Amino acid sequence: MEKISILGTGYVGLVTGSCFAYLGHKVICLDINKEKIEKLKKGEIPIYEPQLDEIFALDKESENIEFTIDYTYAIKNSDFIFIAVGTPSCPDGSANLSYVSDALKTIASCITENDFKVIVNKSTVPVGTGRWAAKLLADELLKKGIKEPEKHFCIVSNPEFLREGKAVEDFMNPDRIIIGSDDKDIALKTASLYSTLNPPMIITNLPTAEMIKYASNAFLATKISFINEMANLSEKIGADIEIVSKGMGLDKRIGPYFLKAGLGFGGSCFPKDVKALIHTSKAYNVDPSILNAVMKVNEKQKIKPIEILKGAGIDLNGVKIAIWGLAFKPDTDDTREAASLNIINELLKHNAVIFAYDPIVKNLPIQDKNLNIVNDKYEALEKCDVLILVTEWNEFKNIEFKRFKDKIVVDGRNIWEKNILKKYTKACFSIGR
Ligand SMILES: NC(=O)C1=CN([C@@H]2O[C@H](COP(=O)(O)OP(=O)(O)OC[C@H]3O[C@@H](n4cnc5c(N)ncnc54)[C@H](O)[C@@H]3O)[C@@H](O)[C@H]2O)C=CC1
Ligand SMILES: O=C(O)[C@H]1O[C@H](OP(=O)(O)OP(=O)(O)OC[C@H]2O[C@@H](n3ccc(=O)[nH]c3=O)[C@H](O)[C@@H]2O)[C@H](O)[C@@H](O)[C@@H]1O
Repeated sequence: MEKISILGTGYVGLVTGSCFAYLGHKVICLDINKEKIEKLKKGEIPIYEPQLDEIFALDKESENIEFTIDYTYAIKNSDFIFIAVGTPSCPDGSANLSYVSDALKTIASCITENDFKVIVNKSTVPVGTGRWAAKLLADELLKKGIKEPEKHFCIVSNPEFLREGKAVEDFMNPDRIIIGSDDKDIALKTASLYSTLNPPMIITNLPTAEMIKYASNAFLATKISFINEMANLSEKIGADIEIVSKGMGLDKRIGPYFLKAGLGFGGSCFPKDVKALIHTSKAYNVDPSILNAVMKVNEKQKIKPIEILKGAGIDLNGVKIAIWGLAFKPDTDDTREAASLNIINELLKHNAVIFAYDPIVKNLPIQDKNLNIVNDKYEALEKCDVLILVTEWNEFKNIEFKRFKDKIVVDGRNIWEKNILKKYTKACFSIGR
């Protein structure tokens, strides 16, 4: 069992740290956010992620996990240092590497002449970052007077593929583990951290590992924009996108996943990573025409309910609208790039009055006198004439349809049978059918 520290205790860092500790490794989770670490020390989990509480309780019992803000302590007491800090978008779409660079500089300040540390990057970073990181670290160590700095560390890329809401399940049952490094032995040693999971592995060089991550996310995003484009055509020509998706997905070469039409992709990763890949493509003079189209389709799709309501001749000025679901997808508290935000902003521009409900999300980054967040889905519904279903939380699936009487309902994720909606609503709309 190995000694590991994880820098950054967000969705990726905390899940990775907890799961490694569950696998028996000795883990130190570090964050620069004192409040987060204080909470974690007290046993409070700062994010909503199914199953994490169970793993976390077991880790506390086994004493395989500890939390700190002390870099020196974390680096001294670990052989593998995972970087899991954020890489948000810069205004030009490129990935902001300032948190990664800060982490690397602090690691360098803690490495001594007697050390050898494996530094594993789990954050999603542009192709070339691994080698850039090696240079940055070597320069920092040289500045400190450490000669032959490359003898004191090795950089590894180990991109993460977990989904929010299913993060623990994904970590424990990975489709694949990708390890990139310029040193094969170190790559194998890093791979062995996961050996009890017995996953398919690819050991490769740094840029290939980094590219696998971006290409995977961009391809999944492409599938979503593709199916949404097909949905927009289907509804015009009388086809049902749900059956179209099913029919396509039965072809093994296509596969059934990520063909769910709806209100596009949100979250902290697909939009940011597709934008970053567009930026990288341009930097290398490669025309990112597919990726540009993926983003363009997605931006329009997120506000599709507005287009639907306007198309039905509904004047949104002063209309009371219920929103069900604020998180970017079910089973998470994350609203980063959520379709709900685009829809609410657009509705507010039209002077609509909003009553929003989500099972977990109780705060939004938007404040407006016309935006009310309520604690009960039926309270939101009863106050309004129109309902927009934005996020397909399970609790919205089996509901009292009779309450839809006299309401106009837009099912943004096709969760309800169209015939049922027709029977119980004043008017109903869904996506691509
Ligand atoms: N959220 C997800 O589902 C996935 C995210 N990723 C990638 O993983 C990375 C992290 O994402 P999230 O966990 O969602 O981010 P997050 O924003 O939830 O957490 C990042 C954490 O890093 C901390 N931090 C910032 N600078 C630090 C430093 N110098 N030292 C130590 N801690 C520091 C922050 O305080 C924060 O707690 C990103 O690159 C993301 O693209 C990859 C796969 C899945
Ligand atoms: O790099 C990342 O951060 C992660 O990004 C996604 O995970 P996540 O953003 O948590 O969520 P997904 O389940 O992929 O959903 C993303 C968005 O696509 C939408 N989506 C997904 C699937 C689909 O068929 N249709 C669809 O509209 C969802 O509603 C959601 O808004 C990837 O699925 C993970 O493999 C990856 O690790």
